[in-house]
Amino acid sequence: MSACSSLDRAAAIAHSASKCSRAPGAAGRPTPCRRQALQRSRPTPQRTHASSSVSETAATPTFEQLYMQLAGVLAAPGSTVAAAATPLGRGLVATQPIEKGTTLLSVDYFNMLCITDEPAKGNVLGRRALEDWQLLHGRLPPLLNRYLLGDEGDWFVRLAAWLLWLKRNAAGPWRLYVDILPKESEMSCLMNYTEDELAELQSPLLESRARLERQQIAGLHDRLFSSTTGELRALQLADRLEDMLWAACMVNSRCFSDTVDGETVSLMVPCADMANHVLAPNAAYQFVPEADAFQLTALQDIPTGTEACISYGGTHKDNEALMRDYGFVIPGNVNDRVPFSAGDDVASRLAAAAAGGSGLLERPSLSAPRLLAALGLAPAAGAARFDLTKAAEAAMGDGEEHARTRRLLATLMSLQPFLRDIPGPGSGSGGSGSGGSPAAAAAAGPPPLTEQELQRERQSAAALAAQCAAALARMPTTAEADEALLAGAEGPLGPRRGAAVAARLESKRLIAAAQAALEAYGASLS
Ligand SMILES: C[S@@+](CC[C@H](N)C(=O)[O-])C[C@H]1O[C@@H](n2cnc3c(N)ncnc32)[C@H](O)[C@@H]1O
Repeated sequence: MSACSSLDRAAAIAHSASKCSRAPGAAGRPTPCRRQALQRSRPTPQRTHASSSVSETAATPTFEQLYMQLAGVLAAPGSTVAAAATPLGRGLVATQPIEKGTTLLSVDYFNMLCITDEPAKGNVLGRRALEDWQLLHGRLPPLLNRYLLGDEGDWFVRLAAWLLWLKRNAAGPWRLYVDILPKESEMSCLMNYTEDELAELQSPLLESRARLERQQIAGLHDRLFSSTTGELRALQLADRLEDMLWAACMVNSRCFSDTVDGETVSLMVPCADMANHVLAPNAAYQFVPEADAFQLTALQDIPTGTEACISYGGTHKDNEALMRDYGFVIPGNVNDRVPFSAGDDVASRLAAAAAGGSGLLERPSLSAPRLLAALGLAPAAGAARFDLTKAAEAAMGDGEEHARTRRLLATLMSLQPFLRDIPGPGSGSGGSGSGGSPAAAAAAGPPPLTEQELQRERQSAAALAAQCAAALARMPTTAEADEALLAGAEGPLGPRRGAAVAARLESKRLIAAAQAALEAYGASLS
């Protein structure tokens, strides 16, 4: 997660993560006074209400109780959200009516894992946060301290090292934090899929991406983290690849990023990292320099019991990238594409022949204005062309209706290599040759086609629709079967199988939407 765009580990490893800048903060070295104040406020889990009630009952604490215990120590007083089971998994839910603009949760800089991405460019906040973290939570081994402050490893590996060290050594609230985090077996990022589980994805592309991800993490393990072979072996961080996979997917899927006083930092923020993602969030997050804290803020009124969700950014990510980084997909992802071919496949030829041609179809070609009109995607009043970007922005809600619109838009973008007569922005032609204004040309519609042109148009639509049908037929299960699985027809699926079925179902829904759109267009040409 990041404040502007989602962190991309691969990009970070290549030292090219792009992040946004924020207002300058009041970062500086801790004064003796602040050190004393920090020491006075050293967290003690016993002082929280939740922890005493847990020990009194002696029953195994629930996840919600553990969260309260953690928040009681690491979050600032006054949170208006708490962890609970939600339709998206575990998430943050309003415990009281929340007004737009108020803070839901605040975590001080010394109660989070904060490192500077590029220490060579300035390491003020990163250094201060690490120093004060140790004043409060205990000293780290000098080797780890040096590694976290230096630039030998990028932000991703440094956070993973810190997390692994905590997993092995932490007590108090950080033990609680690590214990509350999902286990490796519960994660569904692509790197977490074992060879035996890959077939569930039903996508050669996702399978090869997953193998690559796992190989990269295995390489990091051997080179850096392995307790026997790694450069950091003195720290005894990871005995098994699974330890490394756990840390890597925790950092991948839960790390925030922000820029404070020109310094870009990566943050693991307890409690705040329980917030789930939606396209139309009711909460936002940022490191607030004036408060020296990371805060979640309400973007609208949130009623009691409603889940507070943020956007992880990454509006440019397709579902493959979301599966890679977070282990879930977005229904109707406008960045997804149907892999249409140039029409020289058997399905295309048969369909073209059936649509009245010779079967020796040239590359399919579709009239953009006609296709848009048939799909009900008209330009806005007075505009020369249908604005796809605006249409996508208007369909960023979380309901199924918006998801359907986004699939249609993703279909159009997938068809772009086959579209002709596309009016350019502000172009005068509008494809009509009418000689009037672009808007008037658009309103007049495309000129009539000859019978031969109509037949070619029908053949093209049929060929491309047939590619969709063939792609769906190649997949081992139908959308209906996947839906039944997700509805529990075979009992609980488990996190990885569940995420894989959701991902392959979404892929089928997009292809089916493309097929339906092309068939509707073909029918409109009679
Ligand atoms: C920052 S954590 C959020 C808290 C998490 N749900 C938990 O139980 O710890 C990010 C992870 O939450 C899950 N998640 C977040 N938003 C989701 C969504 N819209 N759909 C499905 N899973 C989601 C994914 O597993 C993701 O990797």
